[in-house]
Amino acid sequence: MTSVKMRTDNAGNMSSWGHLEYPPKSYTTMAIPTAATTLVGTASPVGTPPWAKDTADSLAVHMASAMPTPPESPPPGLLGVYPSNGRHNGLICETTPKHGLQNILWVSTSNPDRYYLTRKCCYVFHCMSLKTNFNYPNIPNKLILKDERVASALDQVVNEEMEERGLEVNDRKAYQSLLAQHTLRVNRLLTTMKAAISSTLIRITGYVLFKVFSNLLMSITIHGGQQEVIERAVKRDTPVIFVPLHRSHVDYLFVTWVLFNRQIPAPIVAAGDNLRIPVFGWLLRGLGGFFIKRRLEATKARKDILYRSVLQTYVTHALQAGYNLEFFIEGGRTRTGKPCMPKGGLLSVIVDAYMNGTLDDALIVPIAINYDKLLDGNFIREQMGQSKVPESFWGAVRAIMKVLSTNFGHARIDFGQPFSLREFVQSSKAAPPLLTPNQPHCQLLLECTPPLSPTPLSLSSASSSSGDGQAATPSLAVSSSNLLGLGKGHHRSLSTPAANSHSTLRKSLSNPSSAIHAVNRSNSRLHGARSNSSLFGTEVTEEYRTLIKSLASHIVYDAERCQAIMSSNVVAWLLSFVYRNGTTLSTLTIALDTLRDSFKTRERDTGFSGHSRNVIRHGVKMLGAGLVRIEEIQHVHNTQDEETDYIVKPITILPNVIELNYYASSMLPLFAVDAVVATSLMSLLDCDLWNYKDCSPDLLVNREKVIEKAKRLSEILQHEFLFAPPCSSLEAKLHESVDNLVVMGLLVDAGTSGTRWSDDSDEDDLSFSQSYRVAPSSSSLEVVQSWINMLTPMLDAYYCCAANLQTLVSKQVSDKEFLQSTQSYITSLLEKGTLRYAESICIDPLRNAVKLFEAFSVIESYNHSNVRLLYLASDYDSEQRLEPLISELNFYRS
Ligand SMILES: O=P(O)(O)OC[C@H](O)CO
Repeated sequence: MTSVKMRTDNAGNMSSWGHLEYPPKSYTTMAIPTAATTLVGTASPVGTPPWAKDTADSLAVHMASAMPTPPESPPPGLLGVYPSNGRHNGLICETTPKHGLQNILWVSTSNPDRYYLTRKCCYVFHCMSLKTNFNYPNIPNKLILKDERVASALDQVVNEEMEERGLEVNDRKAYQSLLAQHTLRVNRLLTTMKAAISSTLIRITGYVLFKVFSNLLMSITIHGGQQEVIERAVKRDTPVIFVPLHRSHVDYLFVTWVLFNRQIPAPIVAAGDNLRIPVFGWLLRGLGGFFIKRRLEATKARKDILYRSVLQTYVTHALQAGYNLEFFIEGGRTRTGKPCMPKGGLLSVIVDAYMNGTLDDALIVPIAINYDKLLDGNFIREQMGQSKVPESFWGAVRAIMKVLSTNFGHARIDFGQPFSLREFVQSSKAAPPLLTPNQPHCQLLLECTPPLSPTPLSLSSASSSSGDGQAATPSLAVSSSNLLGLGKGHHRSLSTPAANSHSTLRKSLSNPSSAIHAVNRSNSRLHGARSNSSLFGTEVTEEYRTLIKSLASHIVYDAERCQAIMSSNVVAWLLSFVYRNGTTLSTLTIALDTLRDSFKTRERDTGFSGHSRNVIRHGVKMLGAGLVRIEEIQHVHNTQDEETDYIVKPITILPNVIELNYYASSMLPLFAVDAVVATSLMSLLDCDLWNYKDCSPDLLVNREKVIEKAKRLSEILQHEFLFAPPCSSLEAKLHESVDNLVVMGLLVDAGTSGTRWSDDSDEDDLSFSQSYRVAPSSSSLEVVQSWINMLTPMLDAYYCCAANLQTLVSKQVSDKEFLQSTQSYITSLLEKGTLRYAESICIDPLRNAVKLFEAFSVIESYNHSNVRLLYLASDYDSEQRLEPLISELNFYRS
């Protein structure tokens, strides 16, 4: 018996995303809490998915994604991802992409059939067999204290204090006494900062993690080829800088653990000092963690130059001593599910070390880690505007106890292509800047090293280069003997003058002063005088700032492109932006089939495989009953088979919808450019295209107008997305997206139209621009509508924030108060049904809107007693003057 019919459009066609129902009818049925206080807490579970007990399905997904996958022929469009001209620094060879995925939890048991003990205690045997006893040298405090950078910072701090206290400049006694005090502080800073890696602890933790992760996770998947590339990279005499995107505290363990499994020395890992809690802090330190202040910005009235010099000196000495480094470029974990805008702090330490010759080069490896389900819980509290609960020993213990019996599905780690810092900097210097008006992030675009494709190897073409010397630029030519024959040990033995200085330093660790002088002498030979573009010096040039920004954006952009999409991401995305009112499992299955094609075209890997129906079921299970409601329906005739079908509905009330939005948002960067173009197009048309579905309305649109509006929208959303890497043009990407709308059939060529621009000159300037007729079909509208829906909560938040600026007219309020009042305003609009998406209330986009208004010079701010006060700039300090901004933001919502 059939109780649910497949939905089709009027023409009986299946939609592009499966079967869609447009326009969405019942957004207003969301239950909106009446007061902010009721918004926090989790809605009670509404029932366990009927298939939750059905482990076979989960297992199917598990088996499919955990099994090492045989090499597949690359999807169309992927050929040439790794160009065959050898531009991979020789790290990738023909066989690299062919390795397939591996589940790290599956370890080799040498005699699986014969020895019970070997099978039963496979993790013990595996961990015992791994080589972990690398040399992790201590970086002595004395060495850091004698560094000229720290010495000069000490001198500056002491002199400033003497001046503040009104002491005589030549009062040697006072100078010495203050110097002793600050030297003590440097020692204290180092004691709390430095890592203390222990091989034994790494081995024991490696084993414990096998036991814990194999209980919590169904698989931890990584591409064999990526591991091979990393193995090659670390064999070079160049520090490797691992830069993962930050989703979870578990990220701290993942990279070191993966490296442990490949017998690669642990890197030192920058951790926020909020993690320096009893026991866990000690453990982290033993695994390579070194603790840094969360903010390297101003402390008290001035910058803490002493702290900065100590941090920079420690990091550079550690790199010289042979350590690799890992740090999280976003600072904290993402609260939205999309990557955060990068912070330049630690990256500038590395670039600075390169600029002043302390570091000859470094290989930067962007990394993306993704989870079916976060082990850390969710960020609902913080997104609702409440402050973060600080980390504590008991908090950590409670969190661990809580997760121990939960199934967190699959985790996936992807290493992007390593690239050379030196090549990046050199090509940045060499290239003329590409200036694009309104380009977000990069007013000055830098031509970067070409081979930075971060496409995961599991998706890459088998036609990749052998990397044996056909490099495009001389600096990229690396012989295979260099790759495999050198650097067998952990320590680096570079051959350049700077490299020699590194070896000298390493050899002289026991004699710090001679070592540092040797380095300084060598550096002068290499680079002449020290560059004055030091982060810690007084002169930080605009060019330097742009370089850091460009490099940071590149890393985040590349890492994001590496990130595999998990089943929970697709289910949350489909339920949030396509089937907000719920749909059947079979419809979701068809929609996922189509989405998977789209992932292939966009060269994006997935953290799942197998039949789409099983993937959806697994994703729903991972999201859990708090986010997705399941209702069983009778039967649906699916050709000859009778199958039980289900209605799958997202829970769109606060606060649950915030967590759903987190999982959906992982997919936002993938469609961000298309979403911006689609939103701009629809705003320009200013009519409901659904009314013209499958007709030929007389609607014309001008390409340049769409591009212009899309550029402006990209600028508005500059704190939300990295639309294009710094070395490429956003405008080109926007044009590409318009072309796609033409291919999709939504836009039909209507010839060119000329516009005559008259100016003061005698000659008129006639410019031609492509025009299009809009031809909406249900399939194209469905796709475009889902992209527009993606941006709606964000644009609503920006609009509300702009509207709430009126409360600032002629007064100043703290940023916290302003954000709270904006959230209350959003709550009132949600209650009235004026806003469709409850997740518009999230604090992150509101903060970004405030940043944007500051960048647009609409608001200004200053700090008073540790409180940031916001006020309107004089040009905007009235309701009337704010009107254009509010209308502009409203334009994109209509
Ligand atoms: O996401 P946060 O702000 O808790 O910070 C996570 C960092 O790894 C702490 O060092």
